[in-house]
Amino acid sequence: MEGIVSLRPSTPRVSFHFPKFPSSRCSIPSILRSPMADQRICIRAQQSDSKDVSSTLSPFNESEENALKIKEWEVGRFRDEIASSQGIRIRRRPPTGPPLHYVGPFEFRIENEGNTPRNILEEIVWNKDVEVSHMKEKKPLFSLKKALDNAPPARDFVGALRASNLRTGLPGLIAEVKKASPSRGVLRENFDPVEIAQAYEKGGAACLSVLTDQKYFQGSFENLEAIRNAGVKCPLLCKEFIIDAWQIYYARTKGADAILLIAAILPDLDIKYMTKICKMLGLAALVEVRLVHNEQEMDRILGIDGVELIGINNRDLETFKVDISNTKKLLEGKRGQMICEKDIVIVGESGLFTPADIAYVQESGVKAVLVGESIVKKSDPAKGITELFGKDISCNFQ
Ligand SMILES: O=P(O)(O)OC[C@@H](O)[C@@H](O)c1c[nH]c2ccccc12
Repeated sequence: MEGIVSLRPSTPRVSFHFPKFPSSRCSIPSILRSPMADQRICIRAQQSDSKDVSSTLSPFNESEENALKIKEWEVGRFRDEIASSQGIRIRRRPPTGPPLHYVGPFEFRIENEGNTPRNILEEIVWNKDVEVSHMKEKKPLFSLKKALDNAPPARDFVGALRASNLRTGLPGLIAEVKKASPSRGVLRENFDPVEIAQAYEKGGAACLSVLTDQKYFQGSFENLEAIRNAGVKCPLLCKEFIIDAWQIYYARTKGADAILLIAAILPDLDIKYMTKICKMLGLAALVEVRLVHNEQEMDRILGIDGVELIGINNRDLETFKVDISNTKKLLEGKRGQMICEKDIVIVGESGLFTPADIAYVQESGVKAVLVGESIVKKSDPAKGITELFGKDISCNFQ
C-alpha cells in the first residue's frame, strides 16, 4: 500500500510517495522504525538542496508545544499500528494529518481514507473519545479517586452468575436495562429504568446490565445510579464503550459492580491494564469477543491472565448481523479445554429469544446469558424472563 505526501510550500508544490506501513506489524523493530521516521528521512532527502532545511524540519527545534503535538500524533499512529497487528480494525480517533509545524514552513498532508467512520462501532468510539475527554476535564481522576470512598461497595458479579447457574441448572441471566439501540431503534417507549430493574430481579435475573451510553442507546449514568440507590440487589454491569481507564473509576463511583471491555476496540495491553484496575477496584470485567468470523479475538483473550468472564456477542457490532449458530464451534476443542482449566464463565450475548436459543447456547458450554430486547420489550419483564427460559426461575419459585 502506498501513501501520498503532499508538501505545499509557498513556492512550487512537491509531492512524493512513501510506503505507508511496513508489512510486518507486530515486531518491536517495526514500531521503532516508524513510518514517521521514514517520512522525515524522505522529506529531508527531498529538500536537501534548499538552504538550512534540516534545522527547520527537525522537530527538536520546534517549540515544546509543537513537539508535544507531534509526539501525540505519532503515539496515535503507533497505537493504531499495534491494534491492527492484533486484528483490530477500529481506529481510536479519526485519522488526522500530522501537526502543521512538523515540516516547518510547509503545509504537510497525508491522504488517507477520509475522516468518515468505517462502521457504527468506529463511529461510537470516535464520539466516545470526545465525550470522555470532556468528562475528564470536568472530573479529573484525582477527584474520582476521592469519590470512590463514598461509592456503594462492589458486589460479586461472577459469583452471582455461578450461584444462579447452580440454583436453576440454567445459564445465569444478566438482564439488560436498555431503552434503544442503533440496530433496533427504540425498544420501549414507556421506559422507567428502576421499575424494569426491579421486575428483572423479581423474575429471577442474577445480574443486571445497564446501558449508560446516551447518544446511541439512550442510556445514562443516572439510570445506573438510580437502580443502585433503589436497593436492587443484583450486581450491576455498567454497559459502556470503555476506551480509557478513567471510565472504569467513573463507573465504580456510580455504583457499578462490573464493566465491559470490548476486544474489537481494545488491544491486549489495554485489556491487561484495565483488568488489573478492575481487580484493584473490586469490579468484574466482562471481556467481549465477537462470534461472527472471529476466533482470533477469543484466542487473544484466552491468552490474557486474570480474565474470569468472557462474553460471546452474537451480534457483530460492525454489521449488526446476529447469528448464534457458531457458539458451539467456538467453544469446543482446545479452547473449551482452556476455558475449563481457567474456570472462565462464558456469557452468550445478544439475539436470544426462545427457550430453544437458551438450550442451544447452554449445550455449547455457556454458563450465563446477556439478554435485552426479548425481555425489555415485554409489558411485564418478569414474565418475559419466564417465557424466555420456558420456566419460572425466580427465587420465590424454588
Ligand atoms: O438486546 P439483545 O439482542 O438481547 O442484546 C443484549 C446485549 O447483548 C447487547 O445489548 C450488547 C452486547 N454487547 C454490547 C456492547 C455494547 C452495547 C450493547 C451490547
